[in-house]
Amino acid sequence: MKKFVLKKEEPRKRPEDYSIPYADLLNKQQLDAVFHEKGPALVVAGAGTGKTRTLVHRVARLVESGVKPSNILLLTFTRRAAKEMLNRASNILDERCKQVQGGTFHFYCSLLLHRHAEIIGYPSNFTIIDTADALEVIQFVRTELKLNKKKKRFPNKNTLLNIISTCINKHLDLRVVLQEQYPQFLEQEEKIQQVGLAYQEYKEKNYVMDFDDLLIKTRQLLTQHEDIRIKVASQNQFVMVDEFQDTNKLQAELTELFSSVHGNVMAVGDDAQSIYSFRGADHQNIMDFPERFEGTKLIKLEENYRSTPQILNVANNLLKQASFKFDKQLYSEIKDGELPALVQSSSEHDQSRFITQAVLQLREQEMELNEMAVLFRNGRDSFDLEVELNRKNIPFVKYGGQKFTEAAHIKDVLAHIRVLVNPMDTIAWNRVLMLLDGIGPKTAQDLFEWIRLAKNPYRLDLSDTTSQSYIDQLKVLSKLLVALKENDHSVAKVVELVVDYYRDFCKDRYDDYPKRLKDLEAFVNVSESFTSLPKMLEELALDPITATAVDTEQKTKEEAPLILSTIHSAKGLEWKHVFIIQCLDGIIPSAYSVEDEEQLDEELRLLYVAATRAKDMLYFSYPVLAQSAYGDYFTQPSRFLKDMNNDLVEEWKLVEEEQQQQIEEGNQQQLTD
Ligand SMILES: Nc1ncnc2c1ncn2[C@@H]1O[C@H](COP(=O)(O)OP(=O)(O)OP(=O)(O)O)[C@@H](O)[C@H]1O
Repeated sequence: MKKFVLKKEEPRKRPEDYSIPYADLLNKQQLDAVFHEKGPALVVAGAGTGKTRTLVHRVARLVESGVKPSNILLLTFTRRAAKEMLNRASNILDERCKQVQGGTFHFYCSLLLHRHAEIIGYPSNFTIIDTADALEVIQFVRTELKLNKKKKRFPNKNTLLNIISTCINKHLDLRVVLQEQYPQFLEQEEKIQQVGLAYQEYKEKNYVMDFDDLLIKTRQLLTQHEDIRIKVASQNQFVMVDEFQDTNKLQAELTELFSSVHGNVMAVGDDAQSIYSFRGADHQNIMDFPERFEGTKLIKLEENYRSTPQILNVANNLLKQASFKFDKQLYSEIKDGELPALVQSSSEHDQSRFITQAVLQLREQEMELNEMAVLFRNGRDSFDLEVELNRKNIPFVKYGGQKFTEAAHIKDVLAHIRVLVNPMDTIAWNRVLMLLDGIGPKTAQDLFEWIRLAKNPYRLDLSDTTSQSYIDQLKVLSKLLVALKENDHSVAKVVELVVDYYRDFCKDRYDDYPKRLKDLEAFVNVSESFTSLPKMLEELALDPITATAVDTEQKTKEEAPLILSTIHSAKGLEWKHVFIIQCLDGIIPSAYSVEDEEQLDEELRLLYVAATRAKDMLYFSYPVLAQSAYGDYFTQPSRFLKDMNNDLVEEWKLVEEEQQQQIEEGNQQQLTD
């Protein structure tokens, strides 16, 4: 027999061994990160220094070197970010990159939990509840425990949920959270504990999980079941976590568990951009990373490729004002641009006129609308501007406003689908039943007791708690649910049938029903992209569609719109011209943060994030007069802008056309005199 000796294939180690010219596309430090092989690594980087670009190329590089895409896990802050990164990696390499496991921590945890639900005592059809649902449950258990009528002041449902969630996300005892944040409720510690336990029991009994549960139960699953941890972590040969500064303690722990077999974990982050501490994020996670992961290789990215030096000077000035100092100075080789503008207007409305007219002027100079963005601290800060943009027919989308799926009418429709998927979901049943005339919380509760034990929970007309006043309506509802359960309709068909049923309720309940009915039609269209009802519920809970996303989907053929965004939702994005409006003391920094040094620093970082989104030109704008119910009052510009001298920003004055004409005529007159 003849032998043919197969040569050992050398692993590709150097950039030259690959088809993508990495060395031409990346700087030395970025290359180090992209070609980092085994063990933990931490990429600490400033704004615009190419973190996203590095992660995208690392995904492509790993896939190109032969790692199976499903063995790579990319965790990002939003699902949109993961999708975009994997699309970009596919564009530079090939479609295989789309098979990489990508998404948020919550999304990945949900995936693992659905796969292994039975082990932790849940059925695989458990539902995920959003904050509004969680608040309803808290209110319910609070009433059950008769804590709503206490003489002494007791925290309201929002505060209770906040306290419970802070304990979980920051990994703190209730006593510590109360001492630090709510000392006025220390006396009520025991009762608050009771609410926490009752809330937990309620969720377990009804097979629902809130966002925090997704993280906690995953930790429980992986720490208590060694075999599952090994299985999960074996699959994750390479783990990458973006925006590590905005992860919380629990997420840091999960990162460790997910990568515990191979130990190949790369975290990427910028401590100066940490803006989510109010949700329990802890930028200390970045500093602690080398301790948590022994042998961490530290890579620093320092050159900014996004903004002009003038914009970076302003960003550096902002960082200098922080009381917790940063060892960071951004620089760029980009050619000089204009000084950022500090625009003072007489009123909020004049500010809106300025933005609208500046945007129109830029559009006339051939700049696309979606290359410009208007950023603000709170969703409501853009209301006046939205009216003005509408008046001038300038299309825009808004990021960070109310979520489409959080609107009451959409939640009503979704509740019907939730009971189809999980008949134990009381919160959804309550919504469904209380739509019917004559059914209040008590009857809904009685009906639910029946549902819990019924052979077919959808045959509500057979329940013994029916009364003449609503029996006919129950029959219609039962008919719908039974038919939907028995037929194998597509997701869109189910949504359409529920919407048909719901239309009259919508008309009865809401004066603005025409707009809401349009939303419902749009929702039927959106639902076409889902393959199953549970998948749709999971995706919508974890990645709610924004209100405007639905509008824009219908308008895709028209001009790409101007971007309006809260600063929180502008994370990771960039535009040529960025206008930051309402730069006022009391707004940024917010009035609630001025007493607390740490919170004040977070507000400063927020302005830093906003400023570093700009590539070519940055505008800070503020009105000197604000309106309130009690009349107009003088404002103070943001304290963060006070130190900016003429070397850093240029002051812009808004002048009315007639005024300008008068000035010009005056000058003309003087010349002729
Ligand atoms: N080596 C490079 N050569 C050319 N352009 C680069 C390089 N690195 C990054 N860029 C460009 O700089 C810009 C900022 O990069 P990227 O968005 O990856 O930064 P980032 O660190 O993720 O920013 P941020 O954290 O502020 O959102 C992008 O337009 C990117 O294409």
